[in-house]
Amino acid sequence: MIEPEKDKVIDLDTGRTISIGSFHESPEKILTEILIYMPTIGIADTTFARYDMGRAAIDEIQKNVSVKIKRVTVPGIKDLPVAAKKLIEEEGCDIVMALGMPGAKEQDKICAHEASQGIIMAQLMTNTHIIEVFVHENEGKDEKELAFLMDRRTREHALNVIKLLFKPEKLIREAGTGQRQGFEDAGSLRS
Ligand SMILES: Cc1nc2c(=O)[nH]c(=O)nc-2n(C[C@H](O)[C@H](O)[C@H](O)CO)c1C
Repeated sequence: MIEPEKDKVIDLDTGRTISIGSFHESPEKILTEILIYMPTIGIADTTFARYDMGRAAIDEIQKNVSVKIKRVTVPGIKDLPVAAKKLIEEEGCDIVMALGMPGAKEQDKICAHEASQGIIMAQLMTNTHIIEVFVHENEGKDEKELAFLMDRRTREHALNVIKLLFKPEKLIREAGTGQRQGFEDAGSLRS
């Protein structure tokens, strides 16, 4: 049984709140979203980054699954924790990707550490995964490799987000296999 509450409905069987945008949307769209529960993935990225990580994430997600996507772009990585928390609490996101590029300077690394702590705090406050995807500017040996890494790490974590949402058993099968996002996987240890 479904009961409307502002721009959300509550499935009384499961107790889950389903965000359906607004009742100003077409009745067909609302009905589709009520009948087929479509999860929402939040994408938070930054203008500081030198590659459009948000676009790469959305492209990878849309190539693989049918979901709702809410995107927000903030100036820098320290703005990601609250952006992600708002995506979860105000936009009904089931999981969020926090995408950013810490610069190469010492103050950027401190900034990245602070941003990570904020992201962890936001996860604990909301009890929701926020998958942090950071690529440090000096991880690539040149601009071409940096762009490659930012694209690939983002896409591989987008696939992890899909697994967390839809196929968590796939992650269990990958346990201990030394997965890395971006460069080559490290692989399992031989005993
Ligand atoms: C020092 C610094 N370094 C970075 C960085 O390496 N990467 C990044 O995305 N943003 C950086 N910022 C900006 C902050 O994250 C933030 O946007 C501002 O402090 C405004 O809240 C700052 C201030």
